[in-house]
Amino acid sequence: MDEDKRIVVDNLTSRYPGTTQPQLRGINAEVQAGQVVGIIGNSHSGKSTLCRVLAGVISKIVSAEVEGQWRLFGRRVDDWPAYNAMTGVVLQNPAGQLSGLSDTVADEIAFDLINQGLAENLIQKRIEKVAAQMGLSAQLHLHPESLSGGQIQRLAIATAIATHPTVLILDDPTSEMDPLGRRQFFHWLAGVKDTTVLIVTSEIDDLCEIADSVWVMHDGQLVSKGTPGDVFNHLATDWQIPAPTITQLAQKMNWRMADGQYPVNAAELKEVRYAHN
Ligand SMILES: Nc1ncnc2c1ncn2[C@@H]1O[C@H](COP(=O)(O)OP(=O)(O)OP(=O)(O)O)[C@@H](O)[C@H]1O
Repeated sequence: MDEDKRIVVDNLTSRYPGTTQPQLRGINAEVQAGQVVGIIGNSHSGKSTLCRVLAGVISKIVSAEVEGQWRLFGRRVDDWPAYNAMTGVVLQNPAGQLSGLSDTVADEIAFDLINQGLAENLIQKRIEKVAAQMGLSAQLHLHPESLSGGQIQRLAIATAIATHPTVLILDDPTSEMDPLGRRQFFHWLAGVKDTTVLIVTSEIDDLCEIADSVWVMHDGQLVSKGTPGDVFNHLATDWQIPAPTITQLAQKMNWRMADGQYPVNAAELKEVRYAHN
C-alpha cells in the first residue's frame, strides 16, 4: 500500500473540561504533503485549539474531550513517540516552550537533537544552519532568557525545524517580531520544501504571498477553505476578516483577473495591472 502523505482531519470535535459547548465543531480537512496552510479567524474562533489537538498537546498535556479522527501522514496520536517525532511545534507563548535547562541559544537548539542521538558534528551543522535561517547566528552564545520576544519566537522556530519535522505547526509565530523579522520569516517560509506547514497568523498580506491554501475558523467551525484567491474573494461579513491590502485596492479600482476574481497577492496584482494597461 502507498504511504499516506496527507494530513487528514475527520469530523473533529473538542471540548475543554468545565465548558458546555465544544470549542471545535466537526472539522473536516485534508492537506497534501509539502503544502503551506494558513489558519485564520477571529479571536476565540478555535485556531489555537485546533493546533493543540493536531500537535498532540490536547490531550497529552492539556486535557479536553476529543471526538473524531485525525492522522498526520498516516500516524495517529496514540502512536505518540512516532507522532511526536514527526511534528515540529511552536505554540503561543514560545517562552514557555524553552527547556529552561540551556545556558545558550545553541544548547537550546541542540536539546532535541541530542535526545535524537545525532552525532556531535551533525548537531553543530544543524545548529549553524537553522540559526542562520532564523537570523540568530549572532545570538548563539547568548542565554535564551536574554533574547527579545521576537528572538524567542525565532529560537522556538529554529528548535522546531532543527529536527527536520515532516509537519510544522506554528501558532501565531510572528506575533512579537518586528516588521523586518516578520518579512524575513515569511521569506524563509516561502522557500520551505519537504515540510507540510500549518500556520495560524493574522498577517494576511504575508500569508497570501506564500500559502497554498487558507482555512477560516469561525465559532469553532472550519467555515471556508481553499486557495487564498478563492477564500478572500468569498469572505462572509460575519467572519469579520479583512481582505488583503492588495484585494482592497483592486476592489476600489475594480481590477479583476480573467476569472473575475480580485487579486490577493503581488503576482496577481501585476497580472491585472498588465491587463488594464
Ligand atoms: N484551557 C481552556 N479551557 C477552557 N476554555 C478554553 C481553554 N483554552 C481556550 N479556551 C476557549 O476556547 C475557545 C477557543 O479558543 P482558542 O484559543 O482556540 O481560539 P483562537 O482562535 O486561537 O483565539 P486567539 O486568536 O485569541 O488566540 C475560546 O472561547 C477560549 O476561551
